[in-house]
Amino acid sequence: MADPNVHRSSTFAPVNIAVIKYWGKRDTALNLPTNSSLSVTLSQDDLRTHTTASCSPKFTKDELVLNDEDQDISGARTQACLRELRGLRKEVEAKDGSVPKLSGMALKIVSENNFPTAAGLASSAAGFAALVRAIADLYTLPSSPAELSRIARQGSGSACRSLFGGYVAWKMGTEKDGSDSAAYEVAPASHWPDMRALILVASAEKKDVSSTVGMQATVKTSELFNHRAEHIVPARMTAMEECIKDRDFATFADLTMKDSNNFHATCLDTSPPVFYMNDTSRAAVRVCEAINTRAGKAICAYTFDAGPNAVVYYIAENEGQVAGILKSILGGKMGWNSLQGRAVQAAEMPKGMEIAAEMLERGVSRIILTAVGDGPRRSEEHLV
Ligand SMILES: Nc1ncnc2c1ncn2[C@@H]1O[C@H](COP(=O)(O)OP(=O)(O)OP(=O)(O)O)[C@@H](O)[C@H]1O
Ligand SMILES: C[C@@](O)(CCOP(=O)(O)OP(=O)(O)O)CC(=O)O
Repeated sequence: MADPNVHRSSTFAPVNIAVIKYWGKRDTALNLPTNSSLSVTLSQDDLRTHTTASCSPKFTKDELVLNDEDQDISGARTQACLRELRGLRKEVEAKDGSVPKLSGMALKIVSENNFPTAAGLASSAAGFAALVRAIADLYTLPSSPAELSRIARQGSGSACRSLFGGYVAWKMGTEKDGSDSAAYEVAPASHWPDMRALILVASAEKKDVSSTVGMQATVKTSELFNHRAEHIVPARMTAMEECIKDRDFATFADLTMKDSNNFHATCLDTSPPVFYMNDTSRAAVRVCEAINTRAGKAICAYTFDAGPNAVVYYIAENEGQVAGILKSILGGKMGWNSLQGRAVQAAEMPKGMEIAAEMLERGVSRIILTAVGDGPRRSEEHLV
């Protein structure tokens, strides 16, 4: 039976993959970005973090166990999240003397990612969103998802977008204290539910240059980066919000691919250069470009985070022409049955793609078929 002295709350939180990338901080302590960004939240049926936050007068120190391993939580980012959440709980306790004094108790947080951690699959985003949401629920905080996104942002910038489902923007804000740098919902998943994402996992290894380190090097050394932050991204944010509202996939795809390429160009323009894409990534770009050329319009969009994995967005009606062609190349890899049981039929590959296809076959270890999904979900399945 559960120990009545232990208070607990659990959450599932999703991953998000940006289509307008966050890259660069104007304040490293508060994780304030140099540009706004926009992402698609992916379905938790496929990729998710499950976190239980618990507290008890019997616990002696704060701890976080991730995938069965004790984590060091002394870092400033995790500490900032815990401090802010405890502060809000103190306000709840000050208003209502009858509620238990949870803010004074040590926390035990147990979390599991059902996908590789620190491998460019946005584990820090799902991880910090789940941590903040689970503690906020444990503390019964009245905070809105936008308020919680400001806290999660301090754990990892991209985490602020995982507090919402669907299509989510992170407004960079201008205030020095970060009070206006938070995420908001551009449109719920139900607005454009047929958005699909196929992830080509080119590497599940831990990457060499973390996002945090890579983006600071770019801010310091790339001139191209200033142009991106000041001119390119602001115009793209407006255009991207509009095409999401209009469900205009061709424009969505064009902006997504351009923004990924522009972000990776700033990585190349960094001294010394930072390489996240590899030969497998470039083969994925070639195959997607060939699919679009054959279709006569953009029916798929590739995007790459700080790693070689390709995320390919497309809409359900084009599944045959996008996922089908990729299946003709990668049919032997694991993961084709994950889209809620729907099978993808292999389709004929465009001509002239043989070399890129061979490269892709060699470099992709598995695929993940998924779709746009909703925001964090409370759960009664506890890990403590
Ligand atoms: N479930 C979790 N709970 C708390 N923290 C987590 C969780 N999952 C990951 N993290 C934190 O995020 C770190 C990994 O972040 P990192 O940015 O290196 O990789 P990533 O998020 O997988 O890749 P990317 O941000 O490039 O997509 C982990 O070392 C851990 O500190
Ligand atoms: C390329 C990206 O995925 C970078 C994500 O960076 P993080 O959010 O992992 O960085 P920190 O704020 O330092 O934790 C683009 C994006 O998700 O917008």
